[in-house]
Amino acid sequence: MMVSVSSAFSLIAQHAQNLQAVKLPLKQSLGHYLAEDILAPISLPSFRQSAMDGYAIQMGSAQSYEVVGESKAGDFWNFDLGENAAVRILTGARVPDMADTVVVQENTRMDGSKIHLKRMPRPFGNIRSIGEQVMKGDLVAKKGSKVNATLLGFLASFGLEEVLVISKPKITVIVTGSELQAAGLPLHPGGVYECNGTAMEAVLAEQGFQVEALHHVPDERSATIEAVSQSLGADVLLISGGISVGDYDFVKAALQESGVEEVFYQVNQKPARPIWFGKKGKTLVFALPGNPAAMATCLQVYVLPLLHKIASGAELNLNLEKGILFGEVENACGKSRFLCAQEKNGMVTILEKQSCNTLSGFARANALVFIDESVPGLGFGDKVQFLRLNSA
Ligand SMILES: Nc1nc2c(c(=O)[nH]1)N[C@H]1C(S)=C(S)[C@@H](COP(=O)(O)OP(=O)(O)OC[C@H]3O[C@@H](n4cnc5c(N)ncnc54)[C@H](O)[C@@H]3O)O[C@H]1N2
Ligand code: MOO
Repeated sequence: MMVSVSSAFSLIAQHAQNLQAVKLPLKQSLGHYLAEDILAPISLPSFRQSAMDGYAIQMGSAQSYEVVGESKAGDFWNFDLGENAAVRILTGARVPDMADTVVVQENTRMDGSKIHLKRMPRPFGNIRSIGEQVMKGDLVAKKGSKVNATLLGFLASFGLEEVLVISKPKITVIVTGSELQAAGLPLHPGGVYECNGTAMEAVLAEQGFQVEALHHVPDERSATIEAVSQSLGADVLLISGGISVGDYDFVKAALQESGVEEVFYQVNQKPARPIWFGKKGKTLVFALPGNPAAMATCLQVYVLPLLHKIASGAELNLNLEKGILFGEVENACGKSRFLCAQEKNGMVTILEKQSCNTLSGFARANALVFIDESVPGLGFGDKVQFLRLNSA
């Protein structure tokens, strides 16, 4: 069943279930999405804390104070401070309960065991009060937030050891093609260096997703069936090539034989018309066309949004941006188009010489223009929609 780009998108959304929540050590939660609101388990700061190196005093009219003790970061002494007493205090240390002001060291003069104020301090100055930043019980991170490096550091400041996050998908990749060669040996006649598996792994890694297993199979029916059936434990199975109608394209047959239910096959788009999407149990399967730019298009347009959706709990979202077209493009074929482009300051230029059988367009692009099947063409200055590439 051939579908439009928007139907393909809604069908994927219908079948994409969020992954399970799991407790992870905080350090391993980077890049995951929170599966619960996080409330502050303690206040920050959790005690009255000096912001400067200096002297803690009870502010009055006195000019001189007797230094009666010391409080450094990590100490938890309290001091009975009379009117003319001061405590030597260091940044981060507990301020004695009776003190209401910390005088900065530079504004004092030491004379034996006494300090003299060079000028009157600001009352209540240089003391961080309990919960000044965050009160115990405050919402510090919302369910659905991505744990980026800074949030992770912030959560560490509450002493959190574990957080409840949504799992990352287990991804398996199968790369088909008897003509494909690994790097390292000269190309044999008719051979092609493998790039789709390598590109997929890199694009996914850039977006925080890891490929757990990558299998290479020749264009043989039994090998394809075996690889597919062995890979159906994954959350997401991505297959490259072998999905067209040629005599050596066995992927569709292998998927059928392995009991994967087809959701759609073929999208009214260029490139990447022969894309297949289906499901068996919890495993979502994409068979992507082998032409490298067709594969890369499907990866950006369908696979990445799906992975982000199931790993975040958010809606399936293509995040199209709007720009102004610097050039012209015809779309007489009645298909939706994806075209490699360069976007700068909102101006979008479609790249020349882009072919679906190399990644040369993607290597030069920072945007992928989307033209809907209903749009017959666009001219200079027209609004154009695009997907930002390499934005991780
Ligand atoms: N009669 C028809 N022929 C084709 C149609 C069609 O509708 N009717 N669709 C064309 C389109 S569009 C595409 S895209 C391709 C998709 O074909 P496959 O998915 O079966 O891909 P392959 O035949 O396996 O490979 C196509 C091309 O890409 C090269 N390739 C494949 N995998 C890799 C890889 N991992 N690294 C580098 N290069 C790769 C492969 O060598 C071929 O040149 O079908 C059209 N035909
Ligand atoms: O999907 Mo294809 O040949 O248009 O790359």
